Amino acid sequence: MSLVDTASKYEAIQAFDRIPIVDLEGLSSTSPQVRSELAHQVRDACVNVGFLYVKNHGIPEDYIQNALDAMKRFFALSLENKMKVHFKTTPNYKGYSPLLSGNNDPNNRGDLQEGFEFGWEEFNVRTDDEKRANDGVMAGVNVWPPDLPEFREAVLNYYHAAVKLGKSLFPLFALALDLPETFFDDKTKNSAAIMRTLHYPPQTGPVDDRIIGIGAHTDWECFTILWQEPEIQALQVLNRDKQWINAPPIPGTLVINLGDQFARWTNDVFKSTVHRAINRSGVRRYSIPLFFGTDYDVRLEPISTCVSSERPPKYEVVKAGDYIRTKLEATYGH
Ligand SMILES: O=C(O)CCC(=O)C(=O)O
Ligand SMILES: [Fe+2]
Repeated sequence: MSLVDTASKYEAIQAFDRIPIVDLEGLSSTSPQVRSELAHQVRDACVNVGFLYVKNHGIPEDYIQNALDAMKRFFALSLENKMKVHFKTTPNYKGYSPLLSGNNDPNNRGDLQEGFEFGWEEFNVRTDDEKRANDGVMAGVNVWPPDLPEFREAVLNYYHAAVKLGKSLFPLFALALDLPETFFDDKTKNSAAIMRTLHYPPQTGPVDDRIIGIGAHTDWECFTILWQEPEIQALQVLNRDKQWINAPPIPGTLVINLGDQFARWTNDVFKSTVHRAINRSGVRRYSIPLFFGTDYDVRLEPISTCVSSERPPKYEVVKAGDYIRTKLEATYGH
């Protein structure tokens, strides 16, 4: 079945009530058959749900644990200390964002989370790295908490492993879109990958429904790789019937969800699905999204396999980086 027909089929049938789990064991395989079977599962999840869990993702457990320990120590610092790396002191929204400083749902009053954001960086920073300087909001210089020297190494280790995973997913998404595996190579050269470490305090007592952990939103990039703390339910995904479906952490998996860059590029064949997080667990919750986008100058023109006479282009063509910049300004620029 053609891609566009698959999309129409799913859009017509009952809304999803669960998020599929895809085993990435075959991701390193060079067998065309293994890769095509894997791409088929990914395609189903992307076209129907826009969310999937992946297991056998290849990120070592101790990288995750070390990053978690380091972020717990960071968020436990005094507010005064964390404010030394406030995002308003940096060019491109890198650094610390306090509770309620972001607002992902314009109907809400702020997101009840605090975060720390950074982008691509080698362990040994080269000061002459022009690529980073020229890459607009996608990159820019990172800042690091001055009083917590081990934080940088711990989170960068996880970041590099997650970026590697993200890069290996692009060929699979290309196959899922009936494109050559290399389609995204020249469009994703500069690792436009932004990571946030997030802390959600527990929400107890009466809940103001206009203040939750992170309000209903779609992500903005191609896809997000999300680690969520085990055993704490917070993330929810909105299906086509407008029902919130829980996306609990599943041991040994990461969540992958698609964002607006992919939705626009694929003419909504790939779904950028609305989601939110509410921490009513009674304890603190931590999560780590890595937002994976394209290079700044990529024009998101509808991919040929995703348009037909029945499915004409839905979106105005924009530059990928401009799209992210507009979203950042709307969410954190107030
Ligand atoms: O913390 C989570 O589970 C979700 C975070 C999220 O959706 C985001 O940062 O875009
Ligand atoms: Fe999100």
